[in-house]
Amino acid sequence: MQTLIQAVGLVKRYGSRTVVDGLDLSIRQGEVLAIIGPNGAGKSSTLDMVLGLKKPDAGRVSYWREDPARYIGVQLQSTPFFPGFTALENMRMFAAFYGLRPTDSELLEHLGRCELGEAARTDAARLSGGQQKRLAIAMTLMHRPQLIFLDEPTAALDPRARREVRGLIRSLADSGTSVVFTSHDMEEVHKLASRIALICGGRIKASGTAEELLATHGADSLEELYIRLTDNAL
Ligand SMILES: Nc1ncnc2c1ncn2[C@@H]1O[C@H](COP(=O)(O)OP(=O)(O)OP(=O)(O)O)[C@@H](O)[C@H]1O
Repeated sequence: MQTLIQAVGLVKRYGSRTVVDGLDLSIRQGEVLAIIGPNGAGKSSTLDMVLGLKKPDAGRVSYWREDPARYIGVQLQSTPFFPGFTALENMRMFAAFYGLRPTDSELLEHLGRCELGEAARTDAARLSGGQQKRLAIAMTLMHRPQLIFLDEPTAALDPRARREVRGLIRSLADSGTSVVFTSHDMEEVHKLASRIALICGGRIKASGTAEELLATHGADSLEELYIRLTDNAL
């Protein structure tokens, strides 16, 4: 499996506090990588450095190609669209940020990929929580990225909406898009991720498939493993 991004020895300090502490992380072609760990463990700081949004104090990140930003989609937690405009209009405005000028039928195709075809002409602010999240993800797919980052894509969604978003992540993975996501829901991580990296105290505490992690640590569930490995530590 080709490595898309390789981070080695990442360090991030805020003042005298080291929140990422010599962390190595690889992201591979075709995988669904879950980044898990307690609040404040250093997950966002790590991903920000991997994405080039924050400069590491030490360590380096290498990419599979020279212009990686064009092939990466990022969906952070905030809702990235303009209320008062339809889903289609929002897609069009967002495409302009990438310097793209898609036709309506191309935009509808993108929306259809995220099962939002019927919602295309609805005010984005009136979409359900699950539809809004899928619209946010649809926007990250506009430039056909090879790899997308989703920060807690199912947080604060009801069970139906969660299921919809998980279905979308699966179909993206099936079509060859690599996905990196964060989640605090261990059942979801088990269902979706092909590999898991547990960050704690600014370091990788464990990484591997769910089955590998459970076998190595003799745990019955990811939740048990998580509780055990994050005990007494941030
Ligand atoms: N700009 C900043 N200045 C100072 N401290 C910061 C800054 N950004 C993050 N921190 C601190 O660094 C630590 C790690 O934060 P980070 O956001 O990386 O954690 P996280 O694992 O993503 O947490 P969560 O699950 O809550 O999103 C936290 O204690 C946070 O308060």
